[in-house]
Amino acid sequence: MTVSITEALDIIYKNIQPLSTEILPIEMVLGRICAEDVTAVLDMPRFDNSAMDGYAVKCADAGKTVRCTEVIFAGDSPQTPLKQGEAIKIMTGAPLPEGCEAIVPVEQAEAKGDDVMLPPEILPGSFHREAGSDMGSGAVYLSLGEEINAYRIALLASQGVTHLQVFRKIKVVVFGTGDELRPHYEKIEAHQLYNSNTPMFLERAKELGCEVRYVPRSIDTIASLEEAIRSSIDADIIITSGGVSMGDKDFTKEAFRNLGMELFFDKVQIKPGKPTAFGKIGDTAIINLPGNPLASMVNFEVFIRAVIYRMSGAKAYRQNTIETTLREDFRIKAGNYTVKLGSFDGKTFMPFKQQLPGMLSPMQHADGYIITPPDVTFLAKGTKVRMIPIHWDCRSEKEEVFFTGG
Ligand SMILES: Nc1nc2c(c(=O)[nH]1)N[C@H]1C(S)=C(S)[C@@H](COP(=O)(O)OP(=O)(O)OC[C@H]3O[C@@H](n4cnc5c(N)ncnc54)[C@H](O)[C@@H]3O)O[C@H]1N2
Ligand code: MOO
Repeated sequence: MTVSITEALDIIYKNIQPLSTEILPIEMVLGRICAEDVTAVLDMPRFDNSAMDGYAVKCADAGKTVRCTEVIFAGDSPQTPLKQGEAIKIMTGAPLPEGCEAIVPVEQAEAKGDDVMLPPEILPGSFHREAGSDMGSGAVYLSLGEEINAYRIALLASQGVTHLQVFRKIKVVVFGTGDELRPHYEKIEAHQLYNSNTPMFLERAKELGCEVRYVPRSIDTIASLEEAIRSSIDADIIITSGGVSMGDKDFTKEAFRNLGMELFFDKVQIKPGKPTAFGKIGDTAIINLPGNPLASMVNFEVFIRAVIYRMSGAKAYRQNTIETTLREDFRIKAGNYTVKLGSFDGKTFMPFKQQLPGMLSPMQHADGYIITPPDVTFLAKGTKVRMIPIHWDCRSEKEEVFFTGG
């Protein structure tokens, strides 16, 4: 069945579900997706405190000289209430004494022994940090489906949280097909080539937060492929590349079908990468990518990234675009939904002039890609383009148009 790019993505989103969850110490949750709503149990700040090193004072004492014989440090528990005609020296973060109306920073006062000369104007509440002003207890500060970053870990730690429920890591298995392929650490003959797709997918899946495993295969037969599939069926995602078109040994899809794969599509209206297939055996998602390196990379970015994001439990699982403009005029062959890799300099995007499905070298410089509909043959310099970034995340829950032109 041939589907459009948007249909393929919809099929993926509909047929992939978030994985099960586990409870981990917060030291281990970086990059994971939160699987619960987390509520604050403490006010932040916990108590009214001083924002400056200074003096706790009464506003009516502005312009006067007051007595100061006490100091409150962060970590102290002040016992003496503040009285008119007095000041209490206080450090940043220290709890305010009872009766404190404002803080005067040390540099705005003049101290001589126990006497402190206060400035002529003191506004009530100045340099107070009020309990709960950052976050009140009872507030949900981390939600189901949000990705854990270092700043969210800071919040969890500030609340004394030790463990968090997160979605488990996605297990990805990759295997290559093709008798001509050899691993990079072996000697090759003149008619052979190194397998570059498998290391590419393994590392890219790792970058996207997955646990990865490589299943090597020596020969290209249906039997060896079926064996590789059987030994990988505990994975959440199986990725293959090659053996999906019309060649006499292109039996990747057949081997998966023999093992009961439910096939959702086996061709996409996309250039490059038309023979991309997606299916499932039980809960294991199967993606067969074409062997051509650049074609497989492009389809990894468009479809496998969608599978990973959807499976991760992230609320924002749809890739969005960055709107920018074209650096120079660009011509495209008509007739297909076309993906063009290119460079983004922060202001403009430019597709690479040289990019064919079998190439490897353009991929390393790609910051993102654009997708043009079949009728678009020319994009003039300055045209608005929608770039999908490769090396950073730009996601949301909402569907967005991601085609350029047309
Ligand atoms: N008669 C037709 N021929 C082809 C069609 C078609 O529709 N009719 N489609 C073309 C398109 S489009 C593509 S894309 C390729 C897809 O081919 P396969 O997925 O079957 O891939 P292979 O034939 O196995 O390999 C293609 C090419 O890529 C190299 N390759 C494969 N795996 C790797 C790897 N792991 N690392 C590096 N390079 C790899 C392989 O050596 C071939 O050069 O089919 C067209 N043909
Ligand atoms: O579409 Mo194939 O994927 O041309 O290389």
